[in-house]
Amino acid sequence: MFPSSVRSVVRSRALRASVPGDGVMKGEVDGGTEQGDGRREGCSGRVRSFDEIPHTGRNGWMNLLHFWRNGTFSHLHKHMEQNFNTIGPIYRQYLGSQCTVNILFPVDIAELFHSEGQNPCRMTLQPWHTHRETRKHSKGVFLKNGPEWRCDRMLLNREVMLNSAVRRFLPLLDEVARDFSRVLRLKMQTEGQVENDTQTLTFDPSPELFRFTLEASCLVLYGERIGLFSSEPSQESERFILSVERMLNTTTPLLYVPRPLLRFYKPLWTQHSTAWDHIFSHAEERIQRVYERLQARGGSVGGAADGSQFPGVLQLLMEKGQLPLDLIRANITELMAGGVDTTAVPLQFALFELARNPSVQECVRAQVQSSWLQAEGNPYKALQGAPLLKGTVKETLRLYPVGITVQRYPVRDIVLQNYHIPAGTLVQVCLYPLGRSQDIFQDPLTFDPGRWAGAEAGEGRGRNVTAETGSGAGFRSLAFGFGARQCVGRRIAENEMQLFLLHILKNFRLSVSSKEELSTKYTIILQPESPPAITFSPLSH
Ligand code: HEM
Repeated sequence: MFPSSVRSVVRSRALRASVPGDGVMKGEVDGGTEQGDGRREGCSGRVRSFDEIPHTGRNGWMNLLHFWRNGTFSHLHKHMEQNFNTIGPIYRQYLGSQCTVNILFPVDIAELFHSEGQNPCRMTLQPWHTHRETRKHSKGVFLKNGPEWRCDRMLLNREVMLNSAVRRFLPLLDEVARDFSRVLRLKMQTEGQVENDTQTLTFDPSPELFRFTLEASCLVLYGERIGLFSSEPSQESERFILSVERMLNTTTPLLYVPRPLLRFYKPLWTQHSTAWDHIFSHAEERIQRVYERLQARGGSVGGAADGSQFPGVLQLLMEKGQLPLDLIRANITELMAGGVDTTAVPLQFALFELARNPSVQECVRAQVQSSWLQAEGNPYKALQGAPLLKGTVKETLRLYPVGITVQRYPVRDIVLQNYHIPAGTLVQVCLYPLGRSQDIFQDPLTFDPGRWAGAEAGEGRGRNVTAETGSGAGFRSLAFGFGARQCVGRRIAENEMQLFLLHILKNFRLSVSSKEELSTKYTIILQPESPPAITFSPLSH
């Protein structure tokens, strides 16, 4: 049984719950409102033991077998949602030898956040680790833990997370987003069809979206345009996109295979490691180029420091020389691999949701147009004046979180839903069911970017906002994770997506032929089972 002094500390922490975003390392938890909810049971009763937490039934190996045999790994997010509906707001799940405690209520997430410690840890992606170890490559922030992680992470934060950094790379993202819309207009002229005297274009934009995010990532990370919007994009870039997809697709089936058994999965493992090899060599070539650029300049400091064009994160890291080259390579590779699909896929969902909700689309467009006029071409001001764009991104990620869970190992014993969770337990915040829970969001299946209006001030339109928890910020919009370990590419992704949508909405009206829900599949990231076709119609300027 838990000592009562610990219990009261835990309870008061849980109620305090709201954590203002006070800087990147201390942990920014974005927007939303802390919930009190009717389903939180028995706070005043006995704290129940870990073994009393309800679980999904089968043992871990049977569970794994079940998923394998039925090919249902790709519906893991749906299983989680179903489990919360039938079991309750906390449950244990075993997969292989791995036990996780799954939660979704903001009050519990707040408690988890308070116990994540100085150097928060996530679940290990074993196939990624194994590739690094076999190839003797270093690990970047994604795979590192402990003080080593913190040290690298602080250096990266400076280049990609701080406001000053964002303001420097924002014009680059704007340039790529504008180009995308311009090229789409040209494509419409050559490939579109005429409907009611208007030229329209209906197609699955997903390949173009991958090119957009790769072009944008290369410009911000390497300071290089790679010409992906040309009629003949380079084969090397196409291969890079394919490698990232292959690496992601092969990760889930390999995730729970114990390392000694990998040899039984040889073809899958070969595909996985070859994909990683290619992703690494892509970064290696860029490092070589930047090195040559710096040599030619005699190592002098480039654009960023003197206020001219941002030279790319890679060059900044190399110039500053605070990270050894092998760690620069590892981190830049992770940033590249982490950034392309994770941003392209939610853009597919965002276009789809705007297209099937025409009145929402008009509302966001009206704000974008007026903000753009006032901002006189300044992308930073334009985004500031169009909060519905940010709401659109949040709303998309609420319904379709790229990563369906965020994991942490609490560094001290905690109490969740009145169950004792020992330090070191793997606890998963299940984002997909969280975003669709009626206990947390009003009309959860409605796509409503306006629900986040005022969220930063703690006025988000959540359900069950109680006097107990007040209107503090936090723990409902968690697609980028939370705290010190949240996504390091968050600022790049958010701004890239908002600027993309800004230029699309300025230039095109979007529609879809069917307003049916999209079915989704999970392949380490959540994506549409089959990508939807979108109709683009031009708007006159
Ligand atoms: C919509 C786009 C994206 C989403 C939803 C997303 C989501 C996430 C999540 C949930 C995590 C784990 C956070 C945690 O444990 O608290 C993460 C980590 C990470 N992401 Fe992203 N991400 C996105 C885009 C990007 C981009 C554009 C990059 C690179 C430029 C990137 C690079 C990384 C890296 C390197 C980590 C590991 C950070 C660490 O452990 O310190 N992500 N991301």
